[in-house]
Amino acid sequence: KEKVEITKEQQALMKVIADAYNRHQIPQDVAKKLLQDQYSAEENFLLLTEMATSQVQVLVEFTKNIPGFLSLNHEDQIALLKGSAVEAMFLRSAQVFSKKMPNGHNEVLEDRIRRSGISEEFMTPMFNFYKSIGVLHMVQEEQALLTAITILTPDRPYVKDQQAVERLQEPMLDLLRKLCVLQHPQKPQYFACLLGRLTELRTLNYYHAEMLTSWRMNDHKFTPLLCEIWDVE
Ligand SMILES: O=C(c1ccccc1)c1ccc(-c2nc3ccccc3n2[C@H](C(=O)NC2CCCCC2)C2CCCCC2)cc1
Repeated sequence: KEKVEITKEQQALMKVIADAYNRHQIPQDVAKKLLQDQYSAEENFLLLTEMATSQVQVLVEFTKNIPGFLSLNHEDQIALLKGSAVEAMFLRSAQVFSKKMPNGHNEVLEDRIRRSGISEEFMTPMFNFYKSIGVLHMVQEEQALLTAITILTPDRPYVKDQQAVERLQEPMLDLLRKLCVLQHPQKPQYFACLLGRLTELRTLNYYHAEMLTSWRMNDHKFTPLLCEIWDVE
């Protein structure tokens, strides 16, 4: 039975990532707003673009705190952010969705999202992902590491020095693996499960532009930042 030990430097890395993640939290008010009223597709789309725009800004701040990220080639820094922003947005949405709320609120939230304006065909893959994240009951540290690992994916489009990104991602993967063994001793497959979610995220990323333009409304307006990040308009 391998004795899993978190080293001193891994503890320091965990603290840096977890603190950065907690400091850069999106206000959970999107769920509160959605529970308050039923909005039109246009209002929901505006809410989405506002939330997503501020989430991208939060993501950039979080990323700047990942040790070594700012020493990467500058074009590669942009390529990593651009390549992971949609996945990070879905990861964050899944965490908002999975938060236990007073009885009945989770069902109301799901219903509001189902009727928000997203086209039917994307509901199933999106909610499948949210539920597969929810059942994992990730702790904050795992969420923070998983977000950092998603950002530090070496094979994003246009990344030139993939080895440099791998060298940053590996210690995160090793730390997450140890954390999973320590946090979920009764689930030996838990770490593999988390990585499987990253594969599911990539499929959502794959058709994100189609998901956006198929919102049941015409004239989808985006902020300049989202045009950049979401490859639309
Ligand atoms: O179509 C979508 C899309 C967007 C970008 C790229 C590809 C697809 C697309 C469609 C819904 C959700 C989505 N899944 C959610 C799960 C739980 C709670 C809210 C959620 N949302 C949206 C949201 O605001 N997400 C925030 C969450 C914080 C971080 C930034 C994003 C609202 C927007 C108001 C209407 C209802 C859903 C997330 C995404």
